[in-house]
Amino acid sequence: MDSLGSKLKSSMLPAHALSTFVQRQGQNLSDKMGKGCKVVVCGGVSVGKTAILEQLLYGNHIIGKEDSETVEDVYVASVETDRGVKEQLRLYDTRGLQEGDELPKHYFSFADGFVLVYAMNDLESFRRVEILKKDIDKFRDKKEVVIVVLGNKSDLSEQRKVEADMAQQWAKSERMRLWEVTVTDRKTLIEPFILLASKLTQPQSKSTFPLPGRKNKSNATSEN
Ligand SMILES: Nc1nc2c(ncn2[C@@H]2O[C@H](COP(=O)(O)OP(=O)(O)OP(=O)(O)O)[C@@H](O)[C@H]2O)c(=O)[nH]1
Repeated sequence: MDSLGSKLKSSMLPAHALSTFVQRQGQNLSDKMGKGCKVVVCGGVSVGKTAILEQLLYGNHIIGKEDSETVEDVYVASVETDRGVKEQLRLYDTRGLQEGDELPKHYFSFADGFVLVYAMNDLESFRRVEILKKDIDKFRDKKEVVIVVLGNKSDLSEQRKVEADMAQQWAKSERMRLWEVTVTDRKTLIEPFILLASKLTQPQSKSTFPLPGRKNKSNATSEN
């Protein structure tokens, strides 16, 4: 942990784990801090933000484990996108938001993407991600950000407070993808992060204007 109270962790997967995330070692802190798309993982208190990241990257979260409250942790992950390219993500695990709390404004300035997390056995936590989405629309600095939503703790279906249809409709209306996931089944966590990395690093659609020095290339239209 550094003097600001944040710690940098790199992804380390057991040998049997899916190859989506690979180990990154041998870089110093400033190298790591300077690269990759920045993704802010946020939501209410105890919805499972840290558990999701730990399970995704290390595969070692024990449900019910008492963990200290997050201030801010940064995880570095290398994710293979749907184009088969490995891309680096810096995942910022943020402090759980209680009623009346706001996500600190600096996150809106630097984030390329957001993972909004609620727990499906906690309606208040869903309300919180609705507010977070509004705040992102209001305060984000970048023109385009990628947002995915995770309804966590789907293993606790008998305690469900957030209806799946209602949540999906909301996400659709906001043009976001939403998955119900559970830390007890790591496989459920993979697809959202692949989609996130793929969208964050999607090549820009090619310009229809000719580029300098490329005069004879198919009239520089957007094909290929
Ligand atoms: N049953 C179940 N428990 C979960 C799941 N995900 C997380 N938990 C448990 O929920 C509790 C809170 O998880 P955390 O990962 O600490 O939640 P957090 O959102 O990071 O918490 P704060 O940073 O304090 O806001 C822990 O006891 C986890 O083991 C899940 O999918 N199912």
